[in-house]
Amino acid sequence: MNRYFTNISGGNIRNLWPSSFAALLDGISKVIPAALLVDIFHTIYSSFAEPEAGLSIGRLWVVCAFLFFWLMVSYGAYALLYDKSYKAAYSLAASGRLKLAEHLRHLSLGYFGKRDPGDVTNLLLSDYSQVEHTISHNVPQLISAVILPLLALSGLVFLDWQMALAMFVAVPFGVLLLWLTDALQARLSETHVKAKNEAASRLQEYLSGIREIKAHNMGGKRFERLRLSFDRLMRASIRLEGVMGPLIMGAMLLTRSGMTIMIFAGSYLLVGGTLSLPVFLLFLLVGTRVFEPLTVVLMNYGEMRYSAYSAQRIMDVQQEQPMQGTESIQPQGQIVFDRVIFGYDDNALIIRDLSFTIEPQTITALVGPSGSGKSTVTRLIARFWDIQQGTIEIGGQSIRHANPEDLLKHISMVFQDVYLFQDTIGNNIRIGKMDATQEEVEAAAKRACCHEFISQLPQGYDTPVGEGGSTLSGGEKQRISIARALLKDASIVLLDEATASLDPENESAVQKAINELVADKTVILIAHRLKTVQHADKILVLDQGQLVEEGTHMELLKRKGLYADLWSLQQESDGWRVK
Ligand SMILES: Nc1ncnc2c1ncn2[C@@H]1O[C@H](COP(=O)(O)OP(=O)(O)OP(=O)(O)O)[C@@H](O)[C@H]1O
Repeated sequence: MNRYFTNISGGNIRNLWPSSFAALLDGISKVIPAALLVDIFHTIYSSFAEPEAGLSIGRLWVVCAFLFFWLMVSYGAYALLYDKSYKAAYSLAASGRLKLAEHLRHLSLGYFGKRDPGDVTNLLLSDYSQVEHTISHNVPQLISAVILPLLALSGLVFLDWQMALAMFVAVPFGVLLLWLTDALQARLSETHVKAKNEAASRLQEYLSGIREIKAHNMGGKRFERLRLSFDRLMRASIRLEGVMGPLIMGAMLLTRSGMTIMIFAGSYLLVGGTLSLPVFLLFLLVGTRVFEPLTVVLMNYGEMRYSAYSAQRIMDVQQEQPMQGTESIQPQGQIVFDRVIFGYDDNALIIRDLSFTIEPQTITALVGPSGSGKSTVTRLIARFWDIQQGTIEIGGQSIRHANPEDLLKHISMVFQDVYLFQDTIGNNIRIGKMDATQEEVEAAAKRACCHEFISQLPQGYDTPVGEGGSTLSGGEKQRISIARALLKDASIVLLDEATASLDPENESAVQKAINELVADKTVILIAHRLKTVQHADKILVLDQGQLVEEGTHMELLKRKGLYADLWSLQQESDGWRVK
C-alpha cells in the first residue's frame, strides 16, 4: 500500500496530504447536516409525541440557521478540496512531465534505442494523465472514504454499539475480497497499459510512415500490424472490465450490505424497545452519507489500480541513471581513440579495438563500406553512447568523465537527414545559439548561403517550417543546419556527408557553406563519395569497426588496399549512365 501511494504521488507521499485533508473536511462537512436533520426530525416528532409541550419553533429556526451557515462551510471545504486536489494534481503533473522530459534529455541515446518512441510519448501524455486523474479525483476520496467511516464508527459506537457493529460488519469482507484479488488486478492493468501503448505506438508508426506505406503500396501489411495491436487492446480491455467489474461489484455489494444488516438490526431493536427512533434515524442518515463515498471509491478502485502501474512506469524512467560526468574538456586539443570497443548492445560489437589520433584544426575523413561504423565513431565522440572498453580523449581528458552538456557545447554536428523544429526559420537557426541577435542569425545564414532563399520567402526569417522541415527542400534544410552550426561556432565539427543526396546546384551551395564552417576547426567528416575527401589532412579507413588503413589520399592509393579498391569502384560507377 505504501508503495502504491509512493508511486501515485510521484515519489513523495507528502504531496497527497493537503488534498486528502481537504477531502476529509469535505466529507465531514457533508455528514454534519445529517445530524442536524435528525435534530429537526426529533423536534417535529416530539411535538406530535408530546402535544402538550408544543412545537419548538425557536429550536427549528436555530437549526435551520445553522444548516444555512453549514452550507457556506461546505462550500469552503469544497473550494479547499478543489484547490488542493485538482489544481495541485494538474500542476504536479505539468511540472512532473517537464522534469521527466528534462531527465530523458540526460539519458544516453542507448536508452531510446531500447524503447519504442511511441511508448515514451505515451509515458509523458497518457500515463501522466492517468496518474493526474487519480491524484485529483480518486486518492483524496479514497483517504476520506476510509477515515470518515472510522470516525463515524468511533462516534456511533457510543450511541449504540450493536447498531454500529451491524453497520460496519460487512466492510472488512469487501476489502478482503479486493485485497485477495489484488495481484490479478495488477496483472490485468499491466497487460492493458502495455496493449494500449503498443496500439498507440503502431498508430504513430503508421502515421509517420504514411509516405513510405503509400509509395510501396504496403497498406495491407502495415494495416494488419495496426489491426492486430487494436485487436489486442480490445481483448485486454474486455478482460480488464470483465474481471474487474464483477470483483468490484462484489466488494461493493458486500460493503453496502452493512446498511441492510443495520436496518434489519435497527428494526428489531426498535420493536424490542432498546433503540429510540431518532437514534435509528441518525444511523440511517449517517449510514447513507458514509457509505456513499465508500461506494464511489470502490467503483474507482480499478482505475486506481490501473494508475499504480502507470505511476510505476513513470518512476522506472525517473530512476534510470543519467550519463555521469562533471569535468570540462579542452576542445582545442587532440582527439584520441585508444583501443575503443563498443556495441549498441553487449552481444554485437560494432567498434573493435579502434585506435587513432586526430590533430586539432585538421580535416579527418572517415571512409569505409556501409555499416563499417563511421557514423558510430562520430556519435561516440559526441558521447551519445558510452563505450564498453578503451578510452576516448579530447584535449587529454577522457570524455567518460566529461559533463555531457559541456562536451556538446564544443561540438557542431551536421547530419544528412536534417531535423527542423515546427518553428520559424530564424528560431531554427537560433538553436545553435539561443541568445543570438537577428544580425548574428542573418550573418550565419549569409555564410551558410541560405540568406538569399530565406529573404525571398513571404515572411523571411519569420516563415514557419513544418515539423521535420517538411516544407523545405533537402538542400535548403542542409544549409539551415549549417547556419545553426556556424552560429554555434564550436571547435569540433562532425559532418556526416552532408552533400551526398543533393543535386549539383544545391551541392555546390552546401559545399561553399561547409567550407565556411570548417575553417580553423577540428573536422571529422564522413564521406561516402571519396572525391570529396581527396584534400583531407588524414583519411581513416574503417572496415567492420576496425581501422584498416590510415593516410592521405595519395598515400592510400599507393598502398593499393581497401581505399584504393573503393576509389576505383567509385571511379567506375561515376562513368555509368542509365541507357
Ligand atoms: N542505434 C543503433 N542501434 C543498434 N545498432 C546500430 C545503431 N546504429 C547503427 N547500428 C549498427 O551499427 C553498425 C554500424 O553502423 P554505422 O551507422 O556506424 O555505419 P556506417 O559506416 O556509418 O554506415 P553507412 O555508411 O551505411 O551510413 C551497423 O551494423 C548498424 O546496423
